[in-house]
Amino acid sequence: MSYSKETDDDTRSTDRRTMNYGKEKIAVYRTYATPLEGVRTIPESSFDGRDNTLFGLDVRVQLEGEEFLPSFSEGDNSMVVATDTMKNFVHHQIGEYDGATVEGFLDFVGSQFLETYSQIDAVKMSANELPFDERPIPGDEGFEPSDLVFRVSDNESAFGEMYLDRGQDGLVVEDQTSGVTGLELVKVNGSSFTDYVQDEYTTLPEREDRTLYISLDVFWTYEDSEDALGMDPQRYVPAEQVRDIAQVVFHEVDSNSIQDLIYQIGLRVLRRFPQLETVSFEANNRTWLEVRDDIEGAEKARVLKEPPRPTGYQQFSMNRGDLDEEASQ
Ligand SMILES: O=c1[nH]c(=O)c2[nH]c(=O)[nH]c2[nH]1
Repeated sequence: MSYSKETDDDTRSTDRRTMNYGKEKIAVYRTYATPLEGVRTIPESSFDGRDNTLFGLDVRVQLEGEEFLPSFSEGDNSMVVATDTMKNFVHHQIGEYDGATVEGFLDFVGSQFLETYSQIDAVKMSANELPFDERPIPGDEGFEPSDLVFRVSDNESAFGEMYLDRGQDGLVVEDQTSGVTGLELVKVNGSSFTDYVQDEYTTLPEREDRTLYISLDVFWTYEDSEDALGMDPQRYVPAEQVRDIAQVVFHEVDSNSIQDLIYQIGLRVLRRFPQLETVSFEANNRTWLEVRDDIEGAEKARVLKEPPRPTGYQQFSMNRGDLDEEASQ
């Protein structure tokens, strides 16, 4: 076999695909941030806002700019904003942010980077919320959430990403993603996995009723990225409501696969939030294995154990066209 040597301009040009640098895992906490109020409620969720008494984020900064080239090619740091400085910048700006959402903060701090350092052409900011749970304390009318003590949470959390650059007439949001990551849900019965390909390699027994354990990340984009910021709370999609939709659909739908389940969740999310353009999923199958189902006097009861590796996964993205297709069926 012979390989022709590519000599066209593309391979020689310095229009490189990748040149950026930044800081990640910037943990930052803000007490008494602006509460999120006035969000639209949906039938699947009791979520109608959050106090933001404790607002924690794990932030990633990524800077792009042609003026950073000499730092790579000549060891010239004269344009380099130290990644340590980026961390300090994020720490400072969370104190200046007067909004109530992860995406709003990322947009704010990204804009501040572009306004402060002219050598930056574009900035990608992302963050995972570091969540805390309210704790009930006895009050005059039963238990009520403490406004002082919070439990560090190991549960799912909100995600946001904003990609900003300089347009003709000011800063532009080129790309935006919101999400909720790290959902872990178990359904004890009412899920099946049957009718898949059976051949000489297949050993998995068909299950009419399995205990389904999934981990799930859900991501979404808005038709108008302004809506992601939360300035108009009626048009903002809270991660908590998407989480609750996933739970409710899981409860309601007797799915024959995780593929089937996430499609149903996606349809419901798109239906509830017309302001969204896309919704996408990354699911993992963590279903336990059955050890026993012969427990006396308890027909549905089973003993289960952890599955061994490897792990199955599903990735799927949907847009409003999927909703139209479903409606026409
Ligand atoms: O929901 C599932 N989808 C699959 O594709 C699959 N494959 C498998 O082994 N178990 C499962 N479960």
